[in-house]
Amino acid sequence: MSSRIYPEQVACSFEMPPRISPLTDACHHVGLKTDKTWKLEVKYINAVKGRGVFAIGSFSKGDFIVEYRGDLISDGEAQKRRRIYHPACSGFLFAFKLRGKTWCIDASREDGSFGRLVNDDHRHPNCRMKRIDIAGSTHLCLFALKDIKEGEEIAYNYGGEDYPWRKQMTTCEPDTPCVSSQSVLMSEPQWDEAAWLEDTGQQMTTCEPDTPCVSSQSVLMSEPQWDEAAWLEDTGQQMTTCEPDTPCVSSQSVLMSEPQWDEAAWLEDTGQQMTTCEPDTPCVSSQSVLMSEPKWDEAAWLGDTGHQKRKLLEARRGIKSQQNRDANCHQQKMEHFLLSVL
Ligand SMILES: C[S@@+](CC[C@H](N)C(=O)[O-])C[C@H]1O[C@@H](n2cnc3c(N)ncnc32)[C@H](O)[C@@H]1O
Repeated sequence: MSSRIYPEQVACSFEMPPRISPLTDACHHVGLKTDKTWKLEVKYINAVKGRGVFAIGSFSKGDFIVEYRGDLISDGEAQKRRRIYHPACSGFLFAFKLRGKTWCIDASREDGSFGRLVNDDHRHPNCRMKRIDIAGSTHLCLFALKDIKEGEEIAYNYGGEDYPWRKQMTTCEPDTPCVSSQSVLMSEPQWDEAAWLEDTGQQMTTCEPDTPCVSSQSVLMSEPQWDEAAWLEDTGQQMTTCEPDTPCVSSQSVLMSEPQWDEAAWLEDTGQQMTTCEPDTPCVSSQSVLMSEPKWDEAAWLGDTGHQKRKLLEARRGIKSQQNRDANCHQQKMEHFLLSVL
């Protein structure tokens, strides 16, 4: 017995599921504390830049990319940490303003998350940082400014103008001595924090209260006193896709409850991220550096007279200096912890 398959039936069975909105997608990943590991990878780039995050799948303009995950702390606490952190760790303090008050996400802990490893590109960023609020907690998330192809490095504009790496070439090209992170530190300009914080751009996106989007223990634990009224009065753009009683973490219910979203409006939002990330050296774990180091072609190495050897020495130097920075970073954190206990 054979049954005829009508063309429209075939078409129906291949119907694409509706695309979930970027914000719903962000809520989902923020809630579960997950990264898109099937679409992103962390790679070691060079001794100056350290690691970076790369697309291993394509993204469309507007897509949620990754959360800049860390502890939400007050500005006072951030200043305190900045004073005692090794400069390499201070590079992970991302400050932003909310109704005239400065807050900070401290992502200095090597927690394996990807957002903290996204590098700066002020000329051709393919992402932008947006602040989103989920059930009263603030999160920073990156969204694609344009279509991103497989292989591209994920990057956003850190803001400001004075980062040392913007002034100098990263010269890790073959046959060129790689600029050491030491010289980056030496050439660091004075940082005009006040001017930077006066930047007026703001981002706010809200997932409704009562939405069980967040299970972020660390954020809740370290969160400063939260001015709920001020927060709700914030005039920033509100994009709500996590409806009350809708568990954002289930993609099924997200799809069912999803409202229409306006991609153009979302991307045209004029706000800017506020950051006081110090222009420092990367705090890189030697473990991940070793893991992400490219494979060496032993045969080529043996046959090569100079180029491979130079590259290997540069990589070794990079790993060594990062190991030192890592050790410093760890020691600084221990001291910080002991001070807070005493
Ligand atoms: C949030 S971390 C980014 C991850 C970092 N690359 C790592 O390996 O840990 C910020 C630090 O990365 C480095 N960085 C970011 N963007 C860079 C760029 N375009 N060129 C050189 N270094 C950069 C700076 O050292 C900065 O302090």
